[in-house]
Amino acid sequence: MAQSVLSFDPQEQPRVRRSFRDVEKDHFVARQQGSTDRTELETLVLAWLSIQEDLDPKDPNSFFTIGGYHGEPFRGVDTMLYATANDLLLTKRQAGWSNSMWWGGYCYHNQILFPTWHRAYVYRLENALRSVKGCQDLTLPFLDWCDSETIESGLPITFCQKEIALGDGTVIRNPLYSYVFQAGVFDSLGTFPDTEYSKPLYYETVRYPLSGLVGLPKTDQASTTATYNATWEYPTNLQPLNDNITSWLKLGVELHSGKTVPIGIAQKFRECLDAPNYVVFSNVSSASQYNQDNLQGVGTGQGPFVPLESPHNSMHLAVGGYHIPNGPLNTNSNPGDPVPDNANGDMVWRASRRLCNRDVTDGEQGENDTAAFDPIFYFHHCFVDRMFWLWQQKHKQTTKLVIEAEYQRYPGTNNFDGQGPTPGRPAGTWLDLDTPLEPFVKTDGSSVKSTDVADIEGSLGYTYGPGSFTDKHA
Ligand SMILES: N[C@@H](CC1=CC(=O)C(=O)C=C1)C(=O)O
Repeated sequence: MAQSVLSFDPQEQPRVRRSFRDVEKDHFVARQQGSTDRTELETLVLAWLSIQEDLDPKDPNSFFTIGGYHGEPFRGVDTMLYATANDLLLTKRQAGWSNSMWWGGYCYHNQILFPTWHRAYVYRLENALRSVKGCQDLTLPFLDWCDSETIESGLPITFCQKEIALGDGTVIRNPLYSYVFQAGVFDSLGTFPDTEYSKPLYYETVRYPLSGLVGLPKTDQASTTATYNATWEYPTNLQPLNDNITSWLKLGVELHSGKTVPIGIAQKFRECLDAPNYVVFSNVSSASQYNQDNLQGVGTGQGPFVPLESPHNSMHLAVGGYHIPNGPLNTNSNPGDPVPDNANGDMVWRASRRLCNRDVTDGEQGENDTAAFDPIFYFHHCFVDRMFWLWQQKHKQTTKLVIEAEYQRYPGTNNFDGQGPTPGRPAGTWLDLDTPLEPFVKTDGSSVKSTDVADIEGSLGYTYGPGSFTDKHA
């Protein structure tokens, strides 16, 4: 079992994780004023470049190592079948290797540990950035999906540039635009079509509308993908990406009265703050059950409740390559939609294979297996973590999370719910706030648990600055 040391760094005054746009604006203002001093944005970018390129992929702080905890490279669990004590009949590798009931990464989805595991994960990445020389005070900014600029125009510009010019005149590869794999990862999850999510050494991550499918070596998938991607020469790929993001964020339904009711991601993020308890707030499985149990019929005036995980999922899909078709629900005409009906269209637009009516291009963000290898993952999850903190503040659970007795055996509280058990955990394990959040351990070697990460200000030493749903960009 891998272990990753998470050092808790409580501060007298918690460090502030700021909105990415604010950090970016400070940078541009400094440049306009002719300053050549290193800005906060530059420190951040240099730290990212360092963990992506300077460190050996086996280094505990390397981006490859940390990115690999979420999904691929999958770890198997060996189940030994003995005939007698000394007679090994069979070693069966289960988790993530050949059985789709298991999950070979450490992350939790569709389960109550979704918010806390990802909190520890983002903190681990931030620790790594801070370990870079000269970067010990940095914080990871959050990508505020719900500020008005993002809703109207998409990503902050820094995520859209292949290169960045520093104040001292040097131009560097932008480590927030993509990651170039320092080692290959193999998708060993046997079920079709997932085996395609292998990535070779030097593969560079992509976002919508580009395709990331290169994993089937015996077909010409990589060359089909390359041919398709070539139709979106940089920077022509960026407008469709931002159009896709804003469409997902703003989606609305027009009523007969002419009024448009927002049902997009921005609205869902807002609504998740109303989830009545931690279990419902934390994940999709529990919320679905709760809504079924409590919304028998119309007119209750409440709910359905939205779990944080739900808009979080949609944002992954928006960046990773699912686009909203121009159906009746979409009042935006989604102008950037590519319709690449190329000879092997099936490789790229795989709606039927997803058993849903969305098209998909398979950028890394859309797929749990690979999402954490795109740097944008951590800025997105920093925002998700901020939403978690805002929910904790609203529901008075900032120092301690509560799972009421009646929800302790609810859907989402067993590791067989949702994506299945993580490596090394027996199937059917009940989850609670004391379940180890593997692979994270404290400096004394003990497991990190949800209870340890509940209080970000008191225990972890950070807090969140202004952004949507608080005093600014509300
Ligand atoms: N699998 C999720 C989307 C998604 C969630 C993630 O947490 C992730 O890492 C990547 C993708 C869905 O289909 O809705």
